Amino acid sequence: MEKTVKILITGKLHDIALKLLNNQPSELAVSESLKIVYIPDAPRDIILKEIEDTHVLISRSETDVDAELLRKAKKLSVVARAAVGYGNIDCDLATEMGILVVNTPGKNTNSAAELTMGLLLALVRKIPQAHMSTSAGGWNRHKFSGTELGDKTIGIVGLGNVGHRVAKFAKGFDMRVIAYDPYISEDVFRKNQAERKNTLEELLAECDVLSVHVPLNKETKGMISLVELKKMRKGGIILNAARGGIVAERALLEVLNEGYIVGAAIDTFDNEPKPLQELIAHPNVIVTPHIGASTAEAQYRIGETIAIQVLKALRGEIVDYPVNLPHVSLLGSNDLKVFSVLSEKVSRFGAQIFDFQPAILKLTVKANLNKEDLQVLKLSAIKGFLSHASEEFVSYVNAEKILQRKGLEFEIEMTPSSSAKNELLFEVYGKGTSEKISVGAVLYDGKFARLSSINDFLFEIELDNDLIVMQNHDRPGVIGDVGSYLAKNNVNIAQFELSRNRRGGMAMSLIRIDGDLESEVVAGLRKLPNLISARLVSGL
Ligand SMILES: NC(=O)c1ccc[n+]([C@@H]2O[C@H](COP(=O)([O-])OP(=O)(O)OC[C@H]3O[C@@H](n4cnc5c(N)ncnc54)[C@H](O)[C@@H]3O)[C@@H](O)[C@H]2O)c1
Ligand SMILES: O=C(O)CC[C@@H](O)C(=O)O
Repeated sequence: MEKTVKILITGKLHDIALKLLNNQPSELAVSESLKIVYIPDAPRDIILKEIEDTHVLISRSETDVDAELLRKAKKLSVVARAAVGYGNIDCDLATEMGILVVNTPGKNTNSAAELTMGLLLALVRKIPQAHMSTSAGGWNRHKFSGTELGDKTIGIVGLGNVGHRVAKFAKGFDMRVIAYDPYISEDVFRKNQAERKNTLEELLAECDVLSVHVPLNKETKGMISLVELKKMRKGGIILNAARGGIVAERALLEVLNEGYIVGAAIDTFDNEPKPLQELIAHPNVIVTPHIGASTAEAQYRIGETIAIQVLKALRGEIVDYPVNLPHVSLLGSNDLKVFSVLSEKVSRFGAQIFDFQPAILKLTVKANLNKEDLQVLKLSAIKGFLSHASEEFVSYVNAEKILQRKGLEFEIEMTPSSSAKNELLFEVYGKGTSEKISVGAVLYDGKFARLSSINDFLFEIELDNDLIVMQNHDRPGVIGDVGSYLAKNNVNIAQFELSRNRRGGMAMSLIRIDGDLESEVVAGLRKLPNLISARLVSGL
């Protein structure tokens, strides 16, 4: 029966996301049928109920994906954050549970940077106050006198996607741009014409406007507190369109009340959707309800990207924007995609053909890959092996952790390939000297994958459907007996390959069959004359 995947969407998404999920382009088509439950702005108790049988959660900032929610989510395999910040997702727990977390970095950058500049202009020119007064019939050209941006200094904390775009816009207003970001290279400062400040203190001492653009995490929570605010010059301005909590709200209120800081413009708050009332009502503060990403353009890009990430994840491919995928950044090429699927299949095959206690898994790769791509093959092989050998849900996310927990070692080796043929050899070693199996595979032209060997026996057979792996003495009549036995049991053979080490010695056969195969049918095979073993290898 076709599996149904439930996708729960708890934040408002652009229609493009639903369109892509409902009408999947052929290159992203998934084999499961999708049940989409779209409940933006649903109350928490409904979300907690719905999450129980959800496979994929797509959320925005209003949904806290915390331990309470994750623990109820018995079937969850993907959390897709339709935005950048994932501070409201318990990524450690998600990783532990094998749940992939993805986001959409860069897709709302321009919108967030434009809003930051909009807030700054609105604040220094008192635009909201002037609008309210004028639209109510007033005409006061003195009260709404402001200050220029030109020649003022903006201090940017976090020169990432949004920060460096704010730097660019501020330059357009003839501002002096200084920035503090200890995690990026000198080059990024130079490229964005931002003067580098080595400490936050140096930055605070020199800026008229302080704008934060860092993620919210343990290090940045409260990084602008009373002490830091007091290190700014008197008369400064604060902007926060990043995350509530980076600037301590009570401290900000205190310096605003003192008149030490003369204005603040805020889009993101500690307690959304019910921010600190005294702060949002302060006459020198202008506020917006976390709308940095709320533009048609950003939401289109986010909707499109998040739907693609979800479909890729459901197809078992490596996604473009993983948050918690160890060491893997981008799945570069289609060839690598095919190669990683092959790596997973070969190890899943290997996991089904030995009878000893495994100790070491080894993957030998003959190809010309960079380090990241090799890591993709490694994770695929671990995932393939464990998903057969483990009751746990295994994904690219938790594969290495589970392997460690099982006390298995993994070795990987690469030798260069000089042809259009890439090769894989997956080996499982036990503790005893004779405890070893190997499965080899070849990928021709990045497209055509074949199983090429099992131990010393050579083959050329596709790795799909269920396969019977059979060992027998090389005697006349074995193939005939097997063929009639399978026919009697209504099993249709799609491909039959025999390999033998020497005439009259040992032979190994691979039988690719159409449809599913009952294990009792395989058990019956073992009773035929001259058969040594017969195993069913499935899940390929
Ligand atoms: N208001 C909105 O709707 C909205 C929209 C987009 C982004 N955001 C928020 O804006 C922030 C920045 O987003 P981004 O896309 O630019 O992220 P980013 O990851 O591209 O940039 C963050 C930068 O902060 C730097 N950084 C991290 N810790 C730091 C620290 N302790 N001190 C100084 N610098 C530090 C990083 O090196 C990085 O360069 C995030 O909090 C994001 O959630 C808000
Ligand atoms: O719109 C959202 O859900 C949050 C947008 C923004 O804060 C982000 O983190 O990208």
